[in-house]
Amino acid sequence: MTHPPRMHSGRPSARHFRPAPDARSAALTVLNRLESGRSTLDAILEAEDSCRRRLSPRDRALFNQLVYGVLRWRLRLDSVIAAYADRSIEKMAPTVLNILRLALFQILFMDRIPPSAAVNTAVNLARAHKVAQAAGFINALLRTALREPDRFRLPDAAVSTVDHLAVATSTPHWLMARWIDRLGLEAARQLADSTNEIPPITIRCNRLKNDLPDLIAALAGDVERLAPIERLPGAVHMDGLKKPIFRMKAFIDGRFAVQDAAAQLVSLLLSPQPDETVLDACAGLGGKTGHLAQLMDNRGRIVALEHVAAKLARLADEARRLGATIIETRQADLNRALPTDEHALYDRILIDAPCSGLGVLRRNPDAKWVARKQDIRRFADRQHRFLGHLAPLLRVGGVMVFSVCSMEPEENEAVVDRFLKNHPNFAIDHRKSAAETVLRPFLDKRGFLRTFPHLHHMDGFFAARLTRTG
Ligand SMILES: C[S@@+](CC[C@H](N)C(=O)[O-])C[C@H]1O[C@@H](n2cnc3c(N)ncnc32)[C@H](O)[C@@H]1O
Repeated sequence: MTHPPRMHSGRPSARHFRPAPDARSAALTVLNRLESGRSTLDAILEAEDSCRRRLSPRDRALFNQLVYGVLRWRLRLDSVIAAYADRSIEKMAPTVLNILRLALFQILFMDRIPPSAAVNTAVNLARAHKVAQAAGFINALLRTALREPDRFRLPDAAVSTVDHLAVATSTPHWLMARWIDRLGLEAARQLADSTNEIPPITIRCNRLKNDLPDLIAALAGDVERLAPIERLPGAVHMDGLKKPIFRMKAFIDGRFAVQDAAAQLVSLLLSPQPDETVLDACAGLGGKTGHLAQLMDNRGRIVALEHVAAKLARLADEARRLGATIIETRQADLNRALPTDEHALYDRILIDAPCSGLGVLRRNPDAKWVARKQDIRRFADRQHRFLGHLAPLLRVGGVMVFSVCSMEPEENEAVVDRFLKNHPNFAIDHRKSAAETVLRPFLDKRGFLRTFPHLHHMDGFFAARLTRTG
């Protein structure tokens, strides 16, 4: 049973008072906003941040579980709904469909919520979110699903392996088919399964402010478990947070940054040295920029380039938090060639290019349902264009790393091969990266860095280290 909303006498007038949101209702609002297709989950969560912060810690945890869980398992949940519905899913109002997804996710994937509570709260949500006329339909469908669980069956693997695995792992059919073609059945299934896992929280010790033992001591009161990653010095998995990260004193003091292990490997592949001049093209919010400054001992110069001004403002804040003083920001559009007077200026360039994001579906499960096969080629063309515009800015003998959070060949080696064909004065810089013991386990025969969530328990990244030979 849910409790009726409490009366709050003696409070400011209703116009000023905003009742604390309920986790399920907040989750439904976010899922409904996503349906418009205009924003990513990250952008919506950021816009709704003040609402989320008003949730109790327990409700915030439930909210996250519901939003991410429904998005991860959407295809599977929709297949269950289709098995019990008397109308097609396409004909259902988005709010009704999302209420059903939320309830079924609780019933099928969350042990601690009694099924009857999931059904009752679904009916209440329908009333509160202006689809009261669908409350009977929602109630009947969910109760039938509880009474006759065997009515839903996964597609028969003997008829279509792709259909079977797509629904079993909640992966779009086109993506499942392409992963099976490329990796084989077992690896494709493991990769698809890994997209439904909750990714670890990985942090990078900011050596500009402290070393690892100091950081671990500073975090001890705020985090239950801290496990340094043996193969990656300065990287730590943390688990059992006692408060949100942004409220931890060690975070406010800039002692660490949140960054997945694979992203940390990319900056190591570039390996910038103190006193060099480095361009971080596609700097975004500066996740890698701060790491580059740390690797350079905060000596030299880093230009963080990005076309979105708001991101650069946040990057500058982040640099201040981390105590990285060698970073300057520059707004520019890499779709156009950069001024020629800057040619041959940089010792190193990082191009962390925009991509399909298919390597980070664990973190951005909404991307599963937005990504389309044809987008991959569009991204690849843009990546090739950016590489071409940045190539003249590297000095002869300098190093350029191209990276993407995608494991799709069109956005990986195909981009590099196309670039090398058009730029005979560049070559893959294989030997230097292979000499680094930290990187070696992740390098393939051609010297490309490749990480996979199902193999390495980190984000799926590709990175190539190139050098300018003439
Ligand atoms: C993969 S993200 C970068 C992430 C960042 N390097 C980090 O580690 O946090 C790619 C970035 O490229 C930027 N970008 C996209 N198109 C661009 C363009 N035409 N010119 C410059 N930057 C662009 C995006 O705004 C985005 O921030």
